[in-house]
Amino acid sequence: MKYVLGIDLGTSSVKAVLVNDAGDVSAEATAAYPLIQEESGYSEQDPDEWVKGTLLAVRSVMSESGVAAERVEGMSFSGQMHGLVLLDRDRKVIRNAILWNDTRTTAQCRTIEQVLGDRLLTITRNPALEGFTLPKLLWVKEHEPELYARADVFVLPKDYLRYRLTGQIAMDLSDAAGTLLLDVGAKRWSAEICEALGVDSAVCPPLVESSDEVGTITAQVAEQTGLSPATKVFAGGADNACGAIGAGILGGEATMCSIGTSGVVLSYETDGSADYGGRVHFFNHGQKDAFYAMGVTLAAGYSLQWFRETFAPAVAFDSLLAPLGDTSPGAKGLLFTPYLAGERTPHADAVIRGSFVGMDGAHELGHFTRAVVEGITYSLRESVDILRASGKRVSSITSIGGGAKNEHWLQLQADVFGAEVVKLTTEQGPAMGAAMLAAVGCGWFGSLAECAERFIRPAKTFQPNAERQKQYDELYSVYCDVYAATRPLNERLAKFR
Ligand SMILES: Nc1ncnc2c1ncn2[C@@H]1O[C@H](COP(=O)(O)OP(=O)(O)O)[C@@H](O)[C@H]1O
Ligand SMILES: O=C(CO)[C@@H](O)[C@H](O)COP(=O)(O)O
Repeated sequence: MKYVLGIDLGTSSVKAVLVNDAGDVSAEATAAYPLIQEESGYSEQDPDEWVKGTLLAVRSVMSESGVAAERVEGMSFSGQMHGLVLLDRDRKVIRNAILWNDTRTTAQCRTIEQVLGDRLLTITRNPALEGFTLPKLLWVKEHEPELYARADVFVLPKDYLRYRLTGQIAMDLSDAAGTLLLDVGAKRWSAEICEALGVDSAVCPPLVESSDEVGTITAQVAEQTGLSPATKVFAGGADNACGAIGAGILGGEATMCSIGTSGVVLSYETDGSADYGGRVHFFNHGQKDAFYAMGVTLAAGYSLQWFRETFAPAVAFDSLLAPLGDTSPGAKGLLFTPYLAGERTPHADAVIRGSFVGMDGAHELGHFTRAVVEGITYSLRESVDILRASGKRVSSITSIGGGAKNEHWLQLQADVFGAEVVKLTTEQGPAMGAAMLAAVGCGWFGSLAECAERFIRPAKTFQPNAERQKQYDELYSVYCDVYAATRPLNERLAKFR
């Protein structure tokens, strides 16, 4: 039997899955690392932690599975998007990575808009959002000029990891699309944007396709992990592109919901012509020449993780979510908005923060938990609604990520979205997507679609319940009003953060 390895460099942890040519997961392992949040709105990580965690996770799947090194033919990567990793001439990391959920760059976003006007949307297909890479690059240039002057190249999180494993610097198109420096349709760095914003285009790394073979692992990494030095390495892609591959979002009107640290509703696009006017992100897919549109909730799984750590640290996620089975929609009149880190879709807003609305002396931990889960799901419904308003049907949604582990939440998604929700045999969509890129790269299959037929297996389907759907429609309309009602209050509170 032969194997491939998929690595997903998430925000909360790195996941490694070892998959055989029948598509079975033979072993999986994760290693967590912390977020560094020195100020409100700041979110960083130490890239060295990613490498340490990955080596640990890979070593663990190799020893747990007992698979001989030479049987692992290839590996590939999925990674949290947009995070800025600056490297000097010796390829040393210059500062902590500034992550996708860091919102310190509002001023830089306004500059980008002023300088580029309509050209920004025409070229990059996206608006200037704090989470994207270009505003981070400009922030470092402005606030840490001595560090910026040392930068020889910038990469994204999984590109840095790949570099440390292979010694090769590259960035794939699906991740480059989230930098705001890529001409998304033409699939090349935009010289116009670089020049207009005073970014030397030499800092942009070489571009590759997600499926491209970029080398083999170094002898040292082979020794540290138990892999063979002949293991072929394929570029991989943005976690949402890989999640889409791992969820089989490879054609037609297929839609995915991913609840990791962020939350994403993503829909396949056959060509680059769709025009959402910047209301959702529009990026290159990991499947060659395809695209996808997606809406993003900044703090989806993160809201639940924050809630657990703050109010029920001793309670495991499964126990915490158990009351979802016996409390009713609306959590007895308690409503939560998940704006812990600001928001992206539909409110691109770094100032807004979350709220609990309607607290009552009768509310217990279970009601608060339910309100948090419902609030996250309403936020994702706002993205579903944008896709529907553009003419998409969105009748079936494949759900992946940590949030897809809980069946009560999957049923709640079906009821809130008013769509069938499909759970797969593994919720590790992005890691599975990376493994699929490696499987196709190794020549096991002619295409990702062919690979998907073998590798992707629905485990269970959740149908919306008509009565609950009606109740959720009413609750959702209240949720939608909380943003405007709390926006001015957050504006006044911002200086106290
Ligand atoms: N058993 C569970 N049930 C429901 N949600 C869970 C469970 N375990 C983890 N989660 C949620 O999944 C999130 C992590 O998902 P994951 O896909 O690993 O994120 P990332 O890729 O960002 O590291 C956590 O923040 C938490 O909210
Ligand atoms: O910023 C985005 C997408 O634009 C996020 O989706 C990140 O890519 C992080 O993903 P997770 O760690 O939540 O999977």
